[in-house]
Amino acid sequence: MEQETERLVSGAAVTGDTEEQAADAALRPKRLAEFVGQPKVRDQLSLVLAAARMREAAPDHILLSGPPGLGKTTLSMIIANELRVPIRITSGPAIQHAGDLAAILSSLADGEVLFVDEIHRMSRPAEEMLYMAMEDFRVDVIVGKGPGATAIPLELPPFTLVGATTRSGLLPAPLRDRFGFTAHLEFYDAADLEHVVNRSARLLGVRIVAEAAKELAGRSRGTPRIVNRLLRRVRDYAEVKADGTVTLEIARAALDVYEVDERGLDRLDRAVLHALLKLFGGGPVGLSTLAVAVGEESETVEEVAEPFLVREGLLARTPRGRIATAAAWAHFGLSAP
Ligand SMILES: Nc1ncnc2c1ncn2[C@@H]1O[C@H](COP(=O)(O)OP(=O)(O)OP(=O)(O)O)[C@@H](O)[C@H]1O
Repeated sequence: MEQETERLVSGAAVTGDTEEQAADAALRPKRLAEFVGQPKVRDQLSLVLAAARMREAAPDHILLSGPPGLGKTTLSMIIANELRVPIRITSGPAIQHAGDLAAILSSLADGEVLFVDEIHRMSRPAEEMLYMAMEDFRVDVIVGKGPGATAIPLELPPFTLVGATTRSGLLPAPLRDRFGFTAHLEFYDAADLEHVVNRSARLLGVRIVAEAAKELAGRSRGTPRIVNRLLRRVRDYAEVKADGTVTLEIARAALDVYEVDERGLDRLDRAVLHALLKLFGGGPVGLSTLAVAVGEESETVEEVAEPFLVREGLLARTPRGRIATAAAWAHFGLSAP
């Protein structure tokens, strides 16, 4: 979704943004012990990995679920690193044909981690091939077409599939059931994000004062990728307008320029809330009317702006339409009628 990936406050990676890719690579924790937050996931995963190491066998297949930018790719790399095995990275949309998958599977090394991002977007035939590969470490490669087609069984080395999905509910049950362990990543709390931003600043050689780190954490929507992105923008500002040190004042001024407010709302979020409050008296108002009022497509309002507004308790979806909550009125310093 174009609008989503262009936003500073989107958890999704910006496709083709080489600065972001480089930063992602530089800032990824390499060991489980360096992975900030998510204590439950860390504990569970460390047991799974320790047991596999003791048995000297590949661990069960692992499913990582959760919103974008919370560290699924990072965790998959940590898993391979902790197991001291190589990792192959691909994504559901890249596997359109069963043959694509067969080529990947048949070239895996013994014990290798195969990371499939957005695994819910794999094609049906590939998905069915994956069932057999996950369970029996074997695939049937179909040669030829029509009545003359034959299935040639191909043995695979044991491997660990790490699947990532933003929506585990979309995974077909037979696929979901073949994962021995599922980790649900939650949004990070402010203290963890502060930890992430301080760690990133250290790695990037950015001087940042504690209050500024806290400020960035509070505006990052519970998402490490966003806090890292805001840090880079704030660093630009500090270098151009001051001596490079990120003070609280610099952080606030920079985020004003980028229109990210103290709660992490950006221009689009605020436009939606503002229209809802000012034009429609707080609602209820239908989605399409609200979208016209802010000059956006209904899908953009529904899929890009609303999830965070709902999560923050600023907007509610009701059968009669969208309504603003008391918190939304308060956010704009207005009193509810
Ligand atoms: N727990 C964490 N501790 C420190 N940094 C983290 C953590 N989780 C994520 N990050 C940082 O956030 C960035 C995004 O993480 P990652 O690419 O793993 O997210 P993701 O969930 O795979 O997102 P997507 O599915 O959109 O690719 C990485 O650069 C990484 O440095």
